[in-house]
Amino acid sequence: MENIRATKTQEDQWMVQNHVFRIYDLVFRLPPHAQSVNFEIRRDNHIEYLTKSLKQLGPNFTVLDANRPWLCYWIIHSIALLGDCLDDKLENDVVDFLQRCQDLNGGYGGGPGQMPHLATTYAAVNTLITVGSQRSLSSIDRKKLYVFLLRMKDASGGFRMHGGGEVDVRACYTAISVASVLNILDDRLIQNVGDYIVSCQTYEGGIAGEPGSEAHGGYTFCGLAAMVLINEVNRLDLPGLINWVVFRQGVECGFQGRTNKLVDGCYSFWQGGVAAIIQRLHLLVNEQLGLPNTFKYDYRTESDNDSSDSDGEPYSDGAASPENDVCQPMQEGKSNAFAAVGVNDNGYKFIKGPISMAPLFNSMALQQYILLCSQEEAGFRDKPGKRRDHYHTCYVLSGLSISQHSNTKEADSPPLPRDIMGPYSNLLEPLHPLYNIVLDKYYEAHEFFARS
Ligand SMILES: CC(C)=CCC/C(C)=C/CC/C(C)=C/COP(=O)(O)OP(=O)(O)O
Ligand SMILES: [Zn+2]
Repeated sequence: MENIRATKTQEDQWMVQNHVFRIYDLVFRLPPHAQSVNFEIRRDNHIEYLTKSLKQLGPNFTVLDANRPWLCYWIIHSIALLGDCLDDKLENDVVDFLQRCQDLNGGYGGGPGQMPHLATTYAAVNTLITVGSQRSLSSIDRKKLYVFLLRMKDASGGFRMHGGGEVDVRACYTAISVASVLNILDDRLIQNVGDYIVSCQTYEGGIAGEPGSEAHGGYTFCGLAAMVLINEVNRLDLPGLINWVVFRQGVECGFQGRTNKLVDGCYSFWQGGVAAIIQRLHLLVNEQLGLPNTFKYDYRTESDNDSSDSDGEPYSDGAASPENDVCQPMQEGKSNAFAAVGVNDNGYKFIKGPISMAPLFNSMALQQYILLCSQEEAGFRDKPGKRRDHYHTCYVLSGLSISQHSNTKEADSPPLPRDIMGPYSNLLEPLHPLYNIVLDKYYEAHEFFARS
């Protein structure tokens, strides 16, 4: 059995490598006039595939019985990244359907009448924010959701995925992300969750799902994003984490999820997201490395003519010591969980802060993997030889957005054409890397939930 598995894995690896070598030949070995590689994103095809899929499901979104809010999120977030939206009827159907998934005692289940679960709660909340209308945002019962989150809190500080379910880093992230974006995060929810996540960072530098398990990109994203949202990210070994994540980009140009495994398009987001978050943590990284906080990570080499900003500064750190920077080191002690004043705004402060570190991965190479190996005629896949699906379409597009925007200094400024693989019309909407929500939709929700 082991042998059969090993052989299958090798076959997969050869298939991807052959594909990549063919691309390499096409791109680098042929004279420029003979290069005919099409790096264009098949935007219209993707939108048609996604919209049709959503319509075909009907008003009950009947497929993947316990995962229906996920399906809504994967499809609707993908459409938003591609710069499109749903028609009014479909939007209303989605809001009505998720309303039926909302439990009477708070939280969302995988379908109407199913027990509430943190993962489907995260998917439902992110979907409703992406839909974004008044009707959609006000359909979330935040008071009951808060009570549900408290019910999921475990004595270890971590969270359970559902009543009687497993405690893991996914549960910590989904609980904290939802509470933060809905402006209901408080000290009770935060208490000791940082201890739990810290206990999951492994000797490799990445974060595992549970203490003692193997570091993995999915859980590393969850652990890191949650630590930023609760303002305790300085408790992680950041140089160790950087060391781990930079080695996860393979020769095929895509990311793998863990050591010695194959690359897969969905890690473009899970690992690319980790890299994007770390790009905003330079003050803490400096501190942990014993470097002065004036130390700058320049984006480009001095020989690069375009290396300066409009004010002539080579990607200088315009905010070396902002007063209440969410990425500032904590003053004393290990945990500031009981000083969580304004902790709800950490996601906002984070995205408004400058990006003062160069990308930690080769963003052009990742875009190549995505456009040439993951992209199908319509939809995206893990790797050549695999079939497209909505999960991969969502996370590959999220990773593509992250790589396209990884060289910009501020979340709201557009990237330069040279940072986009293929035509500039490939550009996707930017996203908030802590929540994986399209940025404009996040800003609208932030304003809405600050008021209500
Ligand atoms: C917000 C949320 C719910 C996040 C989930 C994060 C996530 C993707 C976790 C990954 C789980 C995992 C161990 C996959 C390994 O699968 P595998 O062994 O098939 O894949 P691999 O060979 O690539 O490791
Ligand atoms: Zn995958």
